[in-house]
Amino acid sequence: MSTETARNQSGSSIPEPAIVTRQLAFRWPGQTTTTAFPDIRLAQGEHLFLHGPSGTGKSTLLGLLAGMLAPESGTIELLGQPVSRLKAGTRDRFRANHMGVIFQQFNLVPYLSALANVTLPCRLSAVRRTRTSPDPETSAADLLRQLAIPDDHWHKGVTELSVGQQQRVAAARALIGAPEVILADEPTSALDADNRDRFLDLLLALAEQRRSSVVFVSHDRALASHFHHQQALGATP
Ligand SMILES: Nc1ncnc2c1ncn2[C@@H]1O[C@H](COP(=O)(O)OP(=O)(O)OP(=O)(O)O)[C@@H](O)[C@H]1O
Repeated sequence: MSTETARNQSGSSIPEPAIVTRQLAFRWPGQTTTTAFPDIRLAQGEHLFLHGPSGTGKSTLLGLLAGMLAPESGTIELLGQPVSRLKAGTRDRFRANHMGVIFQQFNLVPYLSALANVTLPCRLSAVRRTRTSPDPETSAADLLRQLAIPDDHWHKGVTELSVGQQQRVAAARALIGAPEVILADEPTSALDADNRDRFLDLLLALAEQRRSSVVFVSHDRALASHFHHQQALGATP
């Protein structure tokens, strides 16, 4: 059944899947081998756990989904858009409007406060801004409160926050303005098991409230039970 034209029996349209990849392959400059990735199909509002040992291409696959890397072959559709075929500028705008990304090292802006880091996507995207209620500052404060960042930390520079707090600021930045797709690259690796589980449950609950789809990569298979779906990369069965 074509996803573009899919209709249920009552005739109402079925939402596009959030993510569909087909026969994706990528080769880094200087590498002799090409990595082939399993096909992904993820419905809106659902979450997928991608796992595999170090070096199997988890971060590379997220880079492809984020449109920061271009596949050697294969296609990526996000929300029905063939993002792997869009021009760079259009792809950047798509990412700003529809994606939240949590990097391994969080990539927060060091000279901005925690609050200003969280509202940043709304300064870069009118789509994200109009989805905040009533405004980006209030939404950011709500998220920081839900993610247990004490309010006397909101106006501090992010470098003054603990690693766990920086990770939650990065999550708030990804969630603000309810992007349809959230990509997370092993943001729990610095946490102990209790804090890791608490963070994951909170992230997924906040994403579900917003009907955001989440792709989360990690080498740690113990996290799989938190997710609707899981898929292995590399040699892992
Ligand atoms: N910037 C780069 N330039 C060249 N090769 C790269 C680059 N980044 C990654 N690679 C190579 O691509 C392969 C996959 O790396 P990637 O970081 O995607 O794996 P990973 O599964 O995320 O690993 P880890 O769990 O250690 O983070 C590795 O062989 C790596 O050396």
